[in-house]
Parts: sequence; structure tokens; C-alpha cells
Amino acid sequence: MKRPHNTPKAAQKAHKRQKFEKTPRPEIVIPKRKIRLNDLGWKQVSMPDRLEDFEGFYGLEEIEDVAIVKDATTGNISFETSKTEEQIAQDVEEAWQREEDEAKRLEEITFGEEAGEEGEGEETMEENEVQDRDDGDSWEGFSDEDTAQNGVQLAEHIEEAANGAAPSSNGAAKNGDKEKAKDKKTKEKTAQNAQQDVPTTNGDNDSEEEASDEEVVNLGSLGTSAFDILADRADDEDDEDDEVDVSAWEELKLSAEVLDALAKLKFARPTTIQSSTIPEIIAGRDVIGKASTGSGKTLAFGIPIIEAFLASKSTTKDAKDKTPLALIIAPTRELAHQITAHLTALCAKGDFEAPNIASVTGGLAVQKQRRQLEKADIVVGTPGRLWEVISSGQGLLEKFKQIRFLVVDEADRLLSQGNYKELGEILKILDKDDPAETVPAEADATPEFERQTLVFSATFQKGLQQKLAGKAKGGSDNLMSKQQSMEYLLKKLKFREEKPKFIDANPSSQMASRLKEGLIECAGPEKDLFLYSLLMFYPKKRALIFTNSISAVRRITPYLQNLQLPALPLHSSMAQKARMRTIERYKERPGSILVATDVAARGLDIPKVELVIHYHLPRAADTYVHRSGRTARAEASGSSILICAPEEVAGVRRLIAKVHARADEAPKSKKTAYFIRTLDIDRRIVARLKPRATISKKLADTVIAKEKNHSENNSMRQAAEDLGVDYDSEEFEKEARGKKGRGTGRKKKEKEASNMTKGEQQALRYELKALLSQRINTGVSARYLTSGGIDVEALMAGEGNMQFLGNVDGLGFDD
Ligand SMILES: Nc1ncnc2c1ncn2[C@@H]1O[C@H](COP(=O)(O)OP(=O)(O)OP(=O)(O)O)[C@@H](O)[C@H]1O
Repeated sequence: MKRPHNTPKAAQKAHKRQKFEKTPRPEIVIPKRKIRLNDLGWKQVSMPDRLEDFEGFYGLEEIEDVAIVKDATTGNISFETSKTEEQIAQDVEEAWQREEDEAKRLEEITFGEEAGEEGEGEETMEENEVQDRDDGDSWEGFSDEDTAQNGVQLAEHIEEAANGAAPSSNGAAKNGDKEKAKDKKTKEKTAQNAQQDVPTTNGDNDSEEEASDEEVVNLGSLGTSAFDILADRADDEDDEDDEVDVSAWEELKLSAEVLDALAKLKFARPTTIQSSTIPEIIAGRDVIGKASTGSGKTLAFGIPIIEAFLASKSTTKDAKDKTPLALIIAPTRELAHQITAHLTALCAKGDFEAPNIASVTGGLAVQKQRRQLEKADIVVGTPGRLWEVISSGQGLLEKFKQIRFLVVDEADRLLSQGNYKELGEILKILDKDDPAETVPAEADATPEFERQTLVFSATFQKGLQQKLAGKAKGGSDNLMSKQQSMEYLLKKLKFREEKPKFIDANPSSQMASRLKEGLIECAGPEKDLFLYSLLMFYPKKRALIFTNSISAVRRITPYLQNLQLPALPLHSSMAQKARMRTIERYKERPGSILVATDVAARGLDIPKVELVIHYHLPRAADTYVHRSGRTARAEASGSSILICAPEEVAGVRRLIAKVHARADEAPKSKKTAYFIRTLDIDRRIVARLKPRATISKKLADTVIAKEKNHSENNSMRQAAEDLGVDYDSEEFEKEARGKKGRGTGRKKKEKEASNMTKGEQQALRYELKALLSQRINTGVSARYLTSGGIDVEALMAGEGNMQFLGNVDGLGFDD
């Protein structure tokens, strides 16, 4: 059998998403017409109870009466159906209804009043990570429910043990009542504001890892829970006082309605970026805003848009065919949802009729989005799906041409990476004149632009800033060529003014002021062990671990779960619904650990993330800034720790020094290079943790290898089916064995891992369980054990004698 180079991956993707009715190609006799898959009403495949999620298999959808047709000459694939327009419309209607029912059901699960109300079946289906799929017979893996719960309990146990209290068995539920009461309190408003107006779609190029386009999203669930981020903040702080004094906002000349909403959110004063950009935007200027991560950039552009909405409300109210006021473009689905929720939350607090905010990002049928867009005042989306929706006809293009605000959030990312193409297309069509209305160039040298363009990020290319300051130099190094791209897009953005207002709120630092940075040095193969050790030194801290690949997320998550740490995965190949669930759970569960790719690096605003760990080094300086910016947000403090091999240390130091130097505007002579601290971790304790870590790693590797083996076979079979040939796995393996090359050793290890029997796995699990129940002899002095928790702040600041992570309060064990 011949295998086209890229087929397996493509076929694998297709297999995950679709289950087509197999139509023997040559015998097609029914008249068929070409259709787009997104325009059809997909049905969720009902899964057997025992079959668990596996990163996207849950949420598998099917469609009937669709044939895949491959053009014999071009090789292009298209899709055909014999369904009538009416049948398709009816299918879509039914699909929509199903999605709404599902949204309602999930909402009930999320906000259920009864402690036992959570849909256990679904929890298990969605979240379990580990299962032997080879023979379809599951072994008793560590469910997310179990492990997360265990992790929380472990953390609670540790804390209680440290406080001398008896451990409680249901600690996680303790906060639950309070949470639920809050949920109830905010639910009604959210239902009115967020839920009905927060559609999600697909098609965004939301990361370098290329997310799948056809994933189902539960809107209400995210809209509601993200809203709670802010609602909870207000509730948490002080329930006695409903509002705070907002006189510090007065000089921005905001409306009484917005001031009232800010007071209820307890935002007593504007952040620097807010006070410097809001008046400029309200005055009608184009603005490029730069400010460190977590400094409130969303409201810096959000408040002026809401002010404009309030001012224009009387003319647009209830107009069925109104045009959106603002289009906000963000690089990832999560960020787009978050912006939607953030603005919705502000409006929900205000005593005014809220704008309709539509989130166009992933999962729902295009038809539904079009309907949402008909009544939208503010549209927030990712470039891929936005482009698909806007360019699909239906008069949306003309409406979008009339928007008053175009916001490009995380602009450097949107303008310089994979989203470039689709964003460019959107901008091109937004700016394109209708030929019938084109005015001869000489008659109007300066075209009339009603639209204000607002560009925000925590990082910008140095070249861009130089350009804006009129100091750009030519050159062909990386930076300059990037700058050329940026210049190109700046032109495309068509600012109204020759030079938009550039506001840098933190010229002296790109990093949050309360962020502490450090690195841990260890040999490459020991990374997993050091990661575990580090997490044990930081018990009950909400941590976020960044990796550079989806496969690393898939491996590290069960590795940590096996060790009874409450780890949750997040990457762009997950079904959208599972992504949203992960974020929700991460937010809800104190002490939980998110293992993510850089899809989580930008913009995510999850309260109380105390620790960011770079398991893999960030590929670029700006990625380091954004990853680290998931902690120490707003007024909070946090730590960012890189785990790196000795040979990587010099490079890391340079990278971090560059990040700090880039921001430093001091004259060169006065500059001192930033030197990131090495944190010495107590290796005696690490060594004692090693047996557990080794077994857990073995178990995780086995599951991944089995899963990989299984899906490789499936995708090969699917590819073979697509090509109309037979697939024989043994024959293929024989052929592959003949071609020895890179990765053969790894393959061998994977093979060994995937051949581990269930009995062997079970034995390892028992062994691990026994090890986890044993106390660890720390061998360090009681001074460390009794000091009541490591003072990370002091450690990172280099204060005191604790130059190493030797305090093992998290282990709480024998001296
Ligand atoms: N004036 C304010 N006072 C107090 N908190 C605020 C204020 N404005 C915004 N916040 C809060 O600060 C947090 C960070 O805001 P936001 O997400 O807008 O940051 P950002 O600058 O966009 O960060 P990033 O660069 O990481 O995307 C949010 O939780 C938000 O609710």
C-alpha cells in the first residue's frame, strides 16, 4: 500500500469530527448538489456509557446523506447531498434546538442547587483521561473526578494538617455552597445578558496548533461562568457595601450609567492604561495601547464602546436590521469569550439596557450566528470564523462596513502569526468600496472613515514603536522584517489619522509589577520529576503549566493525575466544549493545575493563578511575557518559574534579560542587565519523590502509547478507505521497519509501553498507591517544616536564607 505523506493526520482529524454515511462513489445516482458542511444540521453521536472522552471523541457529530467527492484531476475534496433546501433548514433548526436543550441541561448541571445534582455520567464522559482503549475494556483509571477531588482533598489535608486540624473529607464542597449562592445571585442577569447573546462558532485559527473547526460549544455555560469572574470579584470583596466610591473615574467624563456599573463592580479607580486611553478614544482618536499583562486593557477599549452604545441607543433600539457598533477581534476562542463576558458583566451591573454582544468563535452552525449577528451591537470574534461569517453573503458585509469601532486585541499576535491571512481578508473587505459608490480618487483625496481603529497588546515589536515615533531604520534582521509585516498591516488597518495615538502605559516594564521570576535547573529527562517536586512544594496553589506541544499536555496531565494532583488539560485539539469545561473547572477548583499549550498564553484572566511554570521554554520573548502574565494580574502577585536543562540556562538568561531590557528606557550607560535567579530545589527530597514519579510516568506513557497506537491504526484505516484500498497494519509495519531512521528508538519504547498488559498496569498502580500513602522522610531540619509554608515571595525576592525550595510543608512528613 502506498501512503500519501500527509494523509494520516488529515484523516485522523476527519475521523474525529465526522462520521459520514459511506456512499460507494461510482454508484451515485441521486442528483446531488455541493454543500458546505457547516451549513448542515449535525447530530451528536450517542456514545456508549463506558466510552470516555479522549480529547474530542466525546462530542463526535454525524451527518447523514452526505457524500465525499474527490475530484479526479485536482484531488480536491467536496461534499454533496441529495437533501432539499427545506430538509436542510429543518435539520439545522433541529440541531439548533438540540444545542439549546443541551445548553439548558448543562446550565442546570453547572448551577444545580442540590449537592448531588451534577451530571455524573457526563462528568465521567468528558473528563476521564485514562483508559485502555485497545480492547475496549476499561481499567479503573484515575478519573478526573477522582483525581481532582483527591488533589483538592490532598491539598486540604495538607493545609489542615499544617494547622493541626483533622482533615475533612469533603473540603471541596465547603466552598461549593457559597459558590452556588453566588451563582444563583448572578444567574438571572446573566441569563438575560450573556446567555442569549453569546453565540459561539468555529473556524478560528486560534493557535499555531490549528484548532478543529467543527466543535460544539455550549454558549450559556461559558457566558455565565466567565461572567462570574467579575461578579464573584464584586461579591467576594465586601458583601456589605454594594458599591465603592468611583470619584477617581470622574475626570474621564463617563456617563452616570457606566460610573454606576463600575461602582457596583468595585473598580474604585481606572488603571493607568484606562485613564490614558479612554479620553482619547471618547474624543474620537485612533489609539494603539500598550500596557503590561493584567492591567485592564479590555475595559480600556470596552468602556468607550459602551459609552458610544449608550449615546446611540435611541437610534438603534429594536431595529431589526441594525448594524453592529463595534467589531472586536481576538486571537483565541477563550479570549473572545472572555472579552464578551467581561463587557457583559460590566453592562449587567449597570442600570441600562445592555447591548447585545455576539461572540463569533467556534462550534455552532453558521445559520445561528447569522441570526445572532442580526441583532448584535457588539461583535467579538476570532478571525477564522469571523471571516467565514462575514464573507458568506447575507448582507453582513455591508453591515460590518458601517461599524464605528474596530478593535484588534493582542494585536502583535493577530498581525504577525497564523491569523494574519484571515484578518487581512477581513480588513480588506471592510475597507473595500462598493464599485457603484466609488468616488473618483481626485474628487476625494482623503477618504472619509467613520471607523475608529483601536489596537491593544502588552507586547509590540520594537520596530513598531520606532516606526510610530518616526524613528524607523531599515534593515534585514528578523525584527525589521517583522516590522515590515507590521507596517504592511498598519497600512491595512487604515487608521483615520496618519499617526494614531500611541499610548504606552508601562514604558519601564512589560512585566506585571508584582511578578516574581525564577528558574529551576535540571537534566532534560528529570523534568517530569522536578515538575512534580515543584508542585509539591507549592501545595494548593492554582498553577498553570505551559508546554510547547499538544502531546506534552496529553502526557503530563495523566502523569500528574496519577500522582493525585488535580491536573486539567487545555489545548486546541480538544473539543470546544471540553476546553470550556476545563476552564470552568480550573476556575472553580482551588488548587487545581492547568496543563496547557500556548493557546492559554494570551489574555486569559483567571483569578488567583499563583504560579506559572514553563515546562518547555517559551519560543519567543513575547510568549514569555504573556505566559507569565497569567499570574500577578490586576492587584495580585504571583510567580513565574522556568524549568530548564543546564545547557538551556544561558539562552534562557539571555531571553529574560532581553524581555527586561526591551522595556527599559533608561540610557544605555545606566542599564544593568536583568539576571533571573536560579532556585535551588532540595535534591534529597526530589530523590525521595522519584519512585512515585517514575511509576506515574510509566503509567501515563503506556496509556498515551496505547491511544496513539489505536488512533494511528484508525487513521490509517480511514485514509485507506478514502483512497479505496485495503489497509493491513502488519504489512504496513513491516514496510516501515525496513526504513530505519530518526525516532526508531522512540517508536520501540512506545511499542513496549503499548504492549504493557492490564495486569502489569494494575500492579504498577497498586505500587504507586502504596508509595503515595507513605510519608516522605524529608531529612531537612525542623526549621523548614515548622515555618508554616514556604515564603515564595521572600524566596523569589532573594530575602532571608531560604535559597532553596526546601520547605516541604506540602509533603508534611517525617523529619
Ligand atoms: N479599574 C480596574 N480596577 C480593578 N480591576 C480592574 C480594573 N479594570 C480591569 N480590572 C480587572 O483586571 C483584570 C485584568 O484585566 P484585563 O483582562 O482587561 O487585562 P489585560 O490588560 O487585557 O491583560 P492581558 O494583557 O493579559 O490580556 C480583570 O480581572 C479585570 O476585571
